[in-house]
Amino acid sequence: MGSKRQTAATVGDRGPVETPSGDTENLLGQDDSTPCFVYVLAFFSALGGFLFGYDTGVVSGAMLLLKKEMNLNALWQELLVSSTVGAAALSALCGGSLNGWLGRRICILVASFIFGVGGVILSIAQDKVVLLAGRIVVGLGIGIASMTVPVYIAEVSPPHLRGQLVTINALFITGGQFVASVVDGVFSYLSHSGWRYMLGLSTVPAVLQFFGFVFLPESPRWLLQKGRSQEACQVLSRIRGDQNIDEEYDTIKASIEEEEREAGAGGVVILRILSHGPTRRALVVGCGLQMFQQLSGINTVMYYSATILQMAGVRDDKQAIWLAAATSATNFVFTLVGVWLVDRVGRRKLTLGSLLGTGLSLTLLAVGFLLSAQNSPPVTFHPVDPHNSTCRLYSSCDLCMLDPYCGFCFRENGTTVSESSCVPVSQASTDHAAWGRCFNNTEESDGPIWAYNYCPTSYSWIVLLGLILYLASFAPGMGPMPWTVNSEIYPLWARSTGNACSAGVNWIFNVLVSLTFLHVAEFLTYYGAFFMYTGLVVLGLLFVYGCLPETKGLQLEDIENLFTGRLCSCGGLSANESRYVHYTRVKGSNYLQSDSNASDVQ
Ligand SMILES: O[C@H]1[C@H](O)[C@@H](O)[C@H](O)[C@@H](O)[C@H]1O
Repeated sequence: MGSKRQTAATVGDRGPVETPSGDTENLLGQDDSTPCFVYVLAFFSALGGFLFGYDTGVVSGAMLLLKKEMNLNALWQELLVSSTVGAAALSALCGGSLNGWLGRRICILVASFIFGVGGVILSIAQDKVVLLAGRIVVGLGIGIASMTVPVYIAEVSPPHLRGQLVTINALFITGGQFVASVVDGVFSYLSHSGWRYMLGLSTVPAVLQFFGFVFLPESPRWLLQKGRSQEACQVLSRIRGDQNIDEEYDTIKASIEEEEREAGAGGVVILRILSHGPTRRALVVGCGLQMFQQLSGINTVMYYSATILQMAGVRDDKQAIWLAAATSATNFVFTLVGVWLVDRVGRRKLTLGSLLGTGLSLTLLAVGFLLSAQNSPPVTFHPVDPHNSTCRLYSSCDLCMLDPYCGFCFRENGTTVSESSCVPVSQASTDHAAWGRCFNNTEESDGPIWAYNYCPTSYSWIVLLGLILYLASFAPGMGPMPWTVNSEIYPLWARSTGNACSAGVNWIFNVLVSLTFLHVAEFLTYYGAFFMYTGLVVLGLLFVYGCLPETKGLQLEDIENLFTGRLCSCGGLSANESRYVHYTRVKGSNYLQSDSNASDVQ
């Protein structure tokens, strides 16, 4: 690919420019009012994000009931949780070719159909094998939705609203997780069939999305790429209302023609991406962002929030479930802040600020765990262990807690811990000890207390504060931005494959981090684990600082030009600097440099 367009926006492009006040406005004074139809499209697509959030979030509550009813051992519990994420990784990776072949609309229809089928299988499952099949089916839907929806929304949105609309998908993900936690709370009182409702309820948004998309149009950019110009033109006029679509249509068409001319239409897309500098760099940025999103530990915080809250003094299971709902509510509310900020401050600043806050709050979490460990109550009572387990070897609660086979049994008088022992956990349930005083957990106020996975501590408020600050910093930036940025940075021919790869990376690191958390904590202790995440966030900060360019307000067709320089030089080029270098497209010729006040030559 020789002569690449150097433009940030071609003159005549109806994309917005930044005014001195920082607001975006249209270059040629085109009416900015956005037709409602774009919002309808964004809403129905983002239901895919909702299902992604709901299905990944609901399982923790369902598991509490399932493990009792189906007598699930630890392996089966892990299988039921991680099979979904594993299947999502696989289908996200395959979703690229599916997207290029069938189009965004059909892929969303397929994903919602799969979600629906998965929901039905889960709600009627009679044994654990069927449950596992249902969870895998749901995972396949999540993977396709997670890579298609952001692309579709980005392709139908006008540039000045694109960030906000794609970020709405991330808002729906956290919204899905929040609704799931409330549903978990409500149905946890129905100890027999509660899990059927929890897992089956996802069918409702799936059906809604399916029927919505039967009537909604395909992405005009994909249609044009497939040579279906007339349909593309019709869809574009439909989604832009009374605005003039000529310039946008021409820009997309010219960009596709140029790409095809230069790249030759053939070849395996991933190889073409890797052999072409700008797309290779975009792919590294996209995958790096997704990797660092997961490495900053969001899902350990989400999955283990109940444990963290128990450490903070919440003993009752039901109360812990409801407080975990408050955690996902915080994640959701602060993602709203992200939606509000993304087109105001831009992707780069938002991501950098978010990572900085995430790093600081992870440090606070680590310090909270460190202080709790240093002041961990000692083991003072040594009952005779009939099986000579390893638990009798530990001298403090902190050490006892890190062994998954042991728990801490103690009495409490105000803030004083007494008669404390480290004893094996029951194999049937982590709710009580295998034998001894904490075998019958009667929850009497003056009876012994059974602590599995946490220690009584007076520093728990630091941990709690760290948790809240973590979510408040992560949710507006590092949560949604990797999805938003990935939907924008690839040229059309590489967009579905680029998003498939980066979504795959997200899911693979999701499995990796959440499956290893307890082992990492066992080796490094809890505070060691959180210090490790802090270190990874610092690496992420350096990566984003050096490599993530600003894409705010640019036409999708112009974003590739931000990656023409060396990899980690893009951070230095802000949208403002690049935006004012405009190139004029003259029919059939190359691009001539112009200034932003030039008139439309075409
Ligand atoms: O952007 C989302 C969001 O932040 C979720 O809360 C998290 O569970 C997902 O892994 C992530 O991809």
